[in-house]
Amino acid sequence: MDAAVKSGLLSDVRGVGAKPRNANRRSSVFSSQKGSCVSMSFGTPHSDWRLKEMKASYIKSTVHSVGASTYAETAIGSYPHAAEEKIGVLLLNLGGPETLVDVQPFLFNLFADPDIIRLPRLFQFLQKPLAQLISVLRAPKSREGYAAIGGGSPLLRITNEQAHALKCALEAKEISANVYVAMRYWYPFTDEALQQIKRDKITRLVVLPLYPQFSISTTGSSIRVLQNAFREDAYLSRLPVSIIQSWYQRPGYIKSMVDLIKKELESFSKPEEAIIFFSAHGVPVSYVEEAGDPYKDQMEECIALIMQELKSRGAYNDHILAYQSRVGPVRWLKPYTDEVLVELGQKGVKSLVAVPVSFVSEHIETLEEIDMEYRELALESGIENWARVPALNCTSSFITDLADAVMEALPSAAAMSTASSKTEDVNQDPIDYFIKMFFGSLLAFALLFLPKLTTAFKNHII
Ligand SMILES: C=CC1=C(C)c2cc3[nH]c(cc4nc(cc5[nH]c(cc1n2)c(C)c5CCC(=O)O)C(CCC(=O)O)=C4C)c(C)c3C=C
Ligand SMILES: [Fe+2]
Repeated sequence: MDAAVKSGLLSDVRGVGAKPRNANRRSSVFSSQKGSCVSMSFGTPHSDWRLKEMKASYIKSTVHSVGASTYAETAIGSYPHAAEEKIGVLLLNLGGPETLVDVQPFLFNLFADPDIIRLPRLFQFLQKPLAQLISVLRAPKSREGYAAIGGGSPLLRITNEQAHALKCALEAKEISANVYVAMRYWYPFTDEALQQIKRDKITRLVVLPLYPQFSISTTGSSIRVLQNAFREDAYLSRLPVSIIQSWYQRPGYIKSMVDLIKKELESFSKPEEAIIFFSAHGVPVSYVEEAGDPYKDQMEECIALIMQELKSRGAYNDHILAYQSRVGPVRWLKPYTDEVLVELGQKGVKSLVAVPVSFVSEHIETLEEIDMEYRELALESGIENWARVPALNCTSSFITDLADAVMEALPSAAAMSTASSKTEDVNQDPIDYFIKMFFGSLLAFALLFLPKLTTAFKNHII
């Protein structure tokens, strides 16, 4: 289970019990196994992935491309014969609070992640006290946002729908698979999905993060949790696994994005005049410049591919890429979405179509930040015609492409290595934990009220 929950102590800190309050909704992690696929059609059937041996160079370059995972050579030999193969697909996502009460503990889980707040090794004991403090301070602003979109995140519902659609798309290609959902910061956590994978006796697993581009803070973080869980478990450490680390360059994804953009452009009276405004979730500059996060490069390549496809379909619009949703007093990737919108308005731009590009479901940052805050800012700045491209959600061409990605990844599944070191302190001594929390909180509090941070709070950046 996620470390924040596994350590029973943390339930006090997080303000909720480790036991789900809304067991029915959260157990919908497995709803993708329920329901029928009869009325759905997802492209041409594919007879047998094992016979086809799809070792396309695409898989080779993406499955092992970003240095977050290590693998031993395949241990397939120790698994049942292909005829008894039970395929699983594990979707990784961020998770979101289902109610306003969940917001603070959800934020705690997020800020307690060493891939979200990256502290120097010497200060890592401050991680949880800092997370507690920042989550409490951030919660009111965050809660306002979730209240504005109906009182909770739509992420679990949409991810479950995508899981079901993916299962059906695979079925249409004659691949029978169970599709599981593992959220990073809220229920259902990774451990829940892994327990079910074990109960279902899955013999081959494809891990598919629902982030097109790789970032240390998203896919990287989820994979780290997976690696820790796999290392500790005899069954899982021998399970052949294939991780699709990024898939932003897949032609099916690019085409699906272009379909949506073209459709939205048609809503303008002069489509050719609209600026295509790509808004991606930002990351701190230090991720890219110091930690080598490939996120910015992949994002830029992704935008170039989308624009190329748009041109090939006769759309020659101007475009721009900006980054949104910065948190805290550090430097984030620039240009910032809000600043660019104001500049464009001042330059006389009248028509703009916003394209959320780092995430494939509607969520708080599309529904509240873009549709409410940025729309209002754009209109105030002089932009008269505003539209926003919807998230891909369950768009059938997109889901079909995810199914293709899964099929292509299946042959390269290999057992995960047990060699690398563990990064989360899961089994902690309670006294040691209390001392660290107490003194850590004091230190974190002192740090937080340094002038730089106070200014950030005053400016409502946090
Ligand atoms: C590619 C997508 C994302 C990246 C990169 C990312 C990095 C990142 N995020 C935060 C802080 C917050 N993120 C929050 C919500 C949130 N983040 C993403 C995606 C990425 N984050 C999504 C899809 C969501 C929304 C989930 C939902 O409930 O709908 C939040 C909470 C909301 C808020 O208060 O704004 C925070 C905080 C950091 C610090 C970071 C990189 C270091
Ligand atoms: Fe985020």
